[in-house]
Amino acid sequence: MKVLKFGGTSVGSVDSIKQVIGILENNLANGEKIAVVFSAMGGVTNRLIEIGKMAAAGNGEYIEFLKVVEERHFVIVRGLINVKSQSSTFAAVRGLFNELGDILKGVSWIRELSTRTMDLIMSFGERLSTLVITEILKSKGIAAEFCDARQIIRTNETYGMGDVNFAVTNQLILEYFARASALQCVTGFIASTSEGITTTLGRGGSDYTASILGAALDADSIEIWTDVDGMMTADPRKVHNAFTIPSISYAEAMELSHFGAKVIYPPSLQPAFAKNITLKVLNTFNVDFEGTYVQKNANKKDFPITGISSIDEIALVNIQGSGMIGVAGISGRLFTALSHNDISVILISQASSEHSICFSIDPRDANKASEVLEKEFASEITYGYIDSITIEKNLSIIAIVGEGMKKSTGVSGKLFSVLGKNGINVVATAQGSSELNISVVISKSDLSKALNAIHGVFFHSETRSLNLFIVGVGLIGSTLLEQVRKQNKYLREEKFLNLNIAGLSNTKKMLLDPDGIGSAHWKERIDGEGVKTSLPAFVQRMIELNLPNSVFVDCTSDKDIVQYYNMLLDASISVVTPNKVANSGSYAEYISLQRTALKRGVKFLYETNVGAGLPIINTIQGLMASGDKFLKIEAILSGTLSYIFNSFGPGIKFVDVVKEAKAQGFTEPDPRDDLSGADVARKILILAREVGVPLESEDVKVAQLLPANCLAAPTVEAFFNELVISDDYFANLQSDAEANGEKLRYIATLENGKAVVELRTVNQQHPFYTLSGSDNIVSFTTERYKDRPLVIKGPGAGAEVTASGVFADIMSISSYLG
Ligand SMILES: NC(=O)C1=CN([C@@H]2O[C@H](COP(=O)(O)OP(=O)(O)OC[C@H]3O[C@@H](n4cnc5c(N)ncnc54)[C@H](OP(=O)(O)O)[C@@H]3O)[C@@H](O)[C@H]2O)C=CC1
Ligand SMILES: N[C@@H](CC=O)C(=O)O
Ligand code: NA
Repeated sequence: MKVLKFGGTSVGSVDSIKQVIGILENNLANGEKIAVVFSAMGGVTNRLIEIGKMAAAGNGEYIEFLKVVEERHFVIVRGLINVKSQSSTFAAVRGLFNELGDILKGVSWIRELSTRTMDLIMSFGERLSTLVITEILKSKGIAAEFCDARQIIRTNETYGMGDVNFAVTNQLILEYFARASALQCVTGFIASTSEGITTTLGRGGSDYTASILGAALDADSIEIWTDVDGMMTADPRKVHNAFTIPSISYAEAMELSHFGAKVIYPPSLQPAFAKNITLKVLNTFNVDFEGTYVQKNANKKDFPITGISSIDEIALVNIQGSGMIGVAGISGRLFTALSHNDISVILISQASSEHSICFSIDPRDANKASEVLEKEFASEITYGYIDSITIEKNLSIIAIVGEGMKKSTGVSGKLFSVLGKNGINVVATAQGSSELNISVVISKSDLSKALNAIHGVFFHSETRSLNLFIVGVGLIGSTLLEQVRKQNKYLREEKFLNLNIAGLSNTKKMLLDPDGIGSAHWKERIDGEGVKTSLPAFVQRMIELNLPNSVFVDCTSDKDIVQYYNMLLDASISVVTPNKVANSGSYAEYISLQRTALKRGVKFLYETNVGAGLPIINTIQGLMASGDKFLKIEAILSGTLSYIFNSFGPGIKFVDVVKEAKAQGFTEPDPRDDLSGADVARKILILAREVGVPLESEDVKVAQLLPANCLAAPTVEAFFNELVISDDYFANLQSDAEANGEKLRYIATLENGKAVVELRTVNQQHPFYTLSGSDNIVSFTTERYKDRPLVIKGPGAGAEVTASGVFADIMSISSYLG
């Protein structure tokens, strides 16, 4: 025996009822013995309540509203019963509406609507839907029978939420079903008193009907057919990656629904739970989908938690004072006072100091709660034993739920860590000793971000998103986007990571799209949909979007952009950049960025500031963190100059080599920055700071490589002209070196706290002699690498290696976020 229940959406339209009939036919074809419970058509119950209230208020318009409800039922009859057999069903439906019309007329005359009458009015919803569907089934040749649950479910006189008398009800059900042979179509939600007065069963009423029936009849299972794919790991409207929970325990389902998951209302399923009946939550519109099994003991899960739910809007009441410490009975009085005033408490937290108790309630009860408590504790407040009762609003609760967290360590650590890394402040927290649920109260504005971030870390094999906001889509930015495009499939499939390009900007246009711009057609999208660039607007929008796991990627060489880094880090957004401006500005600014990132638990990564993708900064940071001391750094840090000195020679014009370096993507957007030594000076300055030497840019001694005329060139074009004029100068430098069997190298040195950048010649014995292309080389002499220095060497400029260094920084943030 199996009991099926179909909710309002399942019986709400011609198409959905066709689905329902298909499901019933399948069951019957398989020889299943079934009973089926129906809710009212979607929206009808609320409409009937509204109509009842209108009638009670003397608003004659209720008649029109009632006609609309009637027509909805007629549409179903017309759509699903052939014309010849329609008339008797029409007559029956009309009969019910006439009866309802009379009741409403009475209500409008006496202008009074008791809960008892409201129950009667509401009962028409289920009576109509069930009647119509029974007739449809009969017209299809199925032996079906309308069963008015008022005959078989007995409650007391608590209207609106009848208390079921199970002894009588079970007896009535057994007797009724013993007599029945056809398929019973049972009205959900309604019942009657022993006097035969109509009552209803309250929230989740039709599920309750199914559960009462299933329990009385010892059903093997109960199927709750709804319009979603079972119970999900989180609300799919808030978390895109939410997925169906295949198996959940009663207790878990209970916890999830307490915190807002609305697919089923487990208290109404209690009779079935008590008899250990398996429940399935299935989707009428996705019949083949497995749905969710709700059982006493759920199957073992792949994840440490089962689901996440939330209540969007709560108020937090805090009551504190020294008089509460060690005084028995305060919390007893507190919660008694609340319960006497029908204020239900969602979450309670008390610190072991007993100095304060905080609890959350529906914000609509906030004023009442404050009045009630001020009255209850009036004398304690007067004598100063209780200092204050405060109420904070605009808060939400998130609960992570799962039997899997019992006795398993690290779950709360993971929860608080992901909230912290995303800059989400936890206002209050509670964990029941059942270890089934950990709840946190957070600001409402962080709700979506928090849900997504939490879902991402706990349901790891589901794809997590890192939201990238990239400013600068020139050489490096566009190469990065191309690398992301090529790597996307691998990252999704192997690392379950989605790099979501949520924002892009160049100097002309910007585009922000939290759903993703995509790394394939970003050019078309920014051109087509982008708006005029405004860096402050870009940053503000990013902060407003408040997406979890956000990373700002600055691929410009802009000076103004760096003023936003601090603000972004402070908003818990990580920053990745190849742009050297921030780290080579004032030392105070450099330190401030490091501190803000540390304080907020986010990352500020800039490996490509020195040596492009070569692991120079990471190596230093590793050595520094592990306690090594730097004695000397000697390095070639300009890919451009390296390339120039490796390629220039007899028969080649110096200016052409410089142009080639630019064409190869080695130079700065303005190549004068490379040839003037400014770029190398910035890099050795950054390295000095990384090894703990607090230099300012003016402390770096730069010996000029360029003759004065080149240095004075006001534009890039003029600069190239001056290089042509100075060709002999460069040719002589080169030939003089070669004559001595040496090579030109532009070398940066840091020793004894002093940084120097100069053009030198090195002979064959020197480790810097054998370089090619855009190679950089860095030699670190430290206390641990004293006899032989630690050397890092390789291409230190170019679009691919730089973009890949930026990419690696982004990936390390992804691992950090977990
Ligand atoms: N080339 C290399 O080997 C290495 C480069 N780097 C660094 O990488 C960074 C980028 O270099 P590269 O890609 O060559 O530079 P490009 O000049 O090619 O690109 C810069 C991009 O930034 C955009 N941009 C500049 N200012 C702003 C602003 N205020 N708002 C919005 N967008 C802006 C530009 O827009 P538009 O297209 O409209 O001009 C362009 O898209 C530089 O900081 C450089 O030092 C670091 C290591 C190695
Ligand atoms: N222009 C730079 C690029 C890397 O920072 C260089 O030539 O090294
Ligand atoms: Na690097």
